[in-house]
Amino acid sequence: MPAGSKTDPPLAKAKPISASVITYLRRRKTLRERELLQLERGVRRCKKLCRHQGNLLQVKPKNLAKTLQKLSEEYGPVFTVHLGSDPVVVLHGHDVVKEALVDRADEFAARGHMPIGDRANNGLGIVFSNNEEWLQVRRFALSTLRNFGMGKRSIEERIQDEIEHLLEEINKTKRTPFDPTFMLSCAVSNVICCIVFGKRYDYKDKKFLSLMNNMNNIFQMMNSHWGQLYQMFSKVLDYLPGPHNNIFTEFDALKAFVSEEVKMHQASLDPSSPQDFIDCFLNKMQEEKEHPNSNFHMKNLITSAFDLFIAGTETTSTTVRYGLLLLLKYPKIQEKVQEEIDRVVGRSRRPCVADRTQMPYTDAVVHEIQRFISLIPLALPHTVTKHTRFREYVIPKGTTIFPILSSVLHDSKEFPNPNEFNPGHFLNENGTFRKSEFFMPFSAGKRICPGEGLARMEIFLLIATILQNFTLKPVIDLQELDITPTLSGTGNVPPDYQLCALPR
Ligand code: HEM
Repeated sequence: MPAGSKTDPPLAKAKPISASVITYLRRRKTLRERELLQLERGVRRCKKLCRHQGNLLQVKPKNLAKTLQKLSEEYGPVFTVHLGSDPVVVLHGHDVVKEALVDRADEFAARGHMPIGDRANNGLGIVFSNNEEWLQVRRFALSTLRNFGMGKRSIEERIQDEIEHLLEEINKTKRTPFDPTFMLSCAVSNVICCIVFGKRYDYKDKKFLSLMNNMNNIFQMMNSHWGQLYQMFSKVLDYLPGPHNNIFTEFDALKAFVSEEVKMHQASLDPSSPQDFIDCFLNKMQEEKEHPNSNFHMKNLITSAFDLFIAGTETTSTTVRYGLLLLLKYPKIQEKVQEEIDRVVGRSRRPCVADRTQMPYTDAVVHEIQRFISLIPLALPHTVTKHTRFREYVIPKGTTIFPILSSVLHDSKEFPNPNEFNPGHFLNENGTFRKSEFFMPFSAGKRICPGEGLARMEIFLLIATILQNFTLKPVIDLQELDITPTLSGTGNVPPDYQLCALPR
């Protein structure tokens, strides 16, 4: 039995795509009339392709996760929505997400259809690949990341050194308001750059700043209305002009940079002493050069390095940027973290990972930031590679599956008042740290984020060291400080803000 029949919410309520999308775009005046007419023509073609008109009106692009939550209240923890022409099976709540991703990890490990990622990566790399290609390159990336110190003391020292540079930059603001976006991106990116490219870049390096800008734009665009329309109607939009194409220009700029780095590495490689991820991959290519079907080839090197560069920068830096905004909004919480830092670490040395176990309040705050912001609310799409019975349904092979991470992170059974920012969600009554198996911002199972260890180390050290050295103050009235995401699609984008950093 196909999942469609039993799990579909009623499609009859949805208005035709053409009317709704075109009226919406016309009202927002984002396209010229000529482009709109082209789009109308394209949508007419798409309607022929689509089996259904889709649940576009029920699924509001402004907050996809919230809309899916409403649908789950009506249709239960497993249901189907049609985003554009594709049916998507939604898994909502801890129990079904865990059952699929962890208990049945092998069956639910494959990456589902994601038009932006599929077009950018062409099935290569780590994030959007599948089968043996994915398994081999992911394993290789994980072991190389470990060899270069992820989860070990050496990477901790690298992060601490990088934070020194960040503190210098913050000091230069001399108590005046600043937007922390690029500083944080540079600091976080430099850590993954050391692992992948073997070097760090100056915060004033124009090329580096422009790459940070490319990444920031990608995250914004992916979660914009255009990005989401592209996810639903790529078959049509691929043939049309419009802002959705800009995202691929940004990707191209990043790929060109990575290709350039790879060329330089090829020229200077000493196989007996690989310095970074690229060197190790080049060695592996050499090792497998006699295998005609090897997955270790130039295009896969560029795409994997590109995946690590993007995934290792934007996610962690956005988390810290959102975290600082929350600490501005809740000055009492900021104060309590500072008290704990002063008590456990003091001011004469830098915080280190070993301090974490002695700092349950700070640890709880860091967890609560990740829980509250739910940075990647829908995870990335998964799929099943054969017809799969799941609870009382059969999910047909190839169906896109969204395991809704935000439904786990905001589950009121585990976190009372889940929409409240409250570090108490991760504290026992006696003030010790409370672990929760609902803490899944990095997803779970076979596709779990391979950068989890690195990201958690970075977030803790960045927040603890910044607060050890500065008190953060908002530049507008606390009441007006908005903490709701400006865009919420596959990622939650925090609002732009400025802050003042007062040296302590
Ligand atoms: C706060 C920071 C981060 C968050 C919240 C995060 C979250 C995620 C999530 C939700 C996924 C999708 C998992 C799934 O498909 O079910 C993912 C995948 C991935 N992440 Fe992260 N991530 C973070 C940092 C990093 C870092 C620092 C790196 C690089 C070292 C990284 C590299 C990757 C890669 C390569 C994948 C694809 C894994 C695969 O498909 O097998 N991430 N991440």
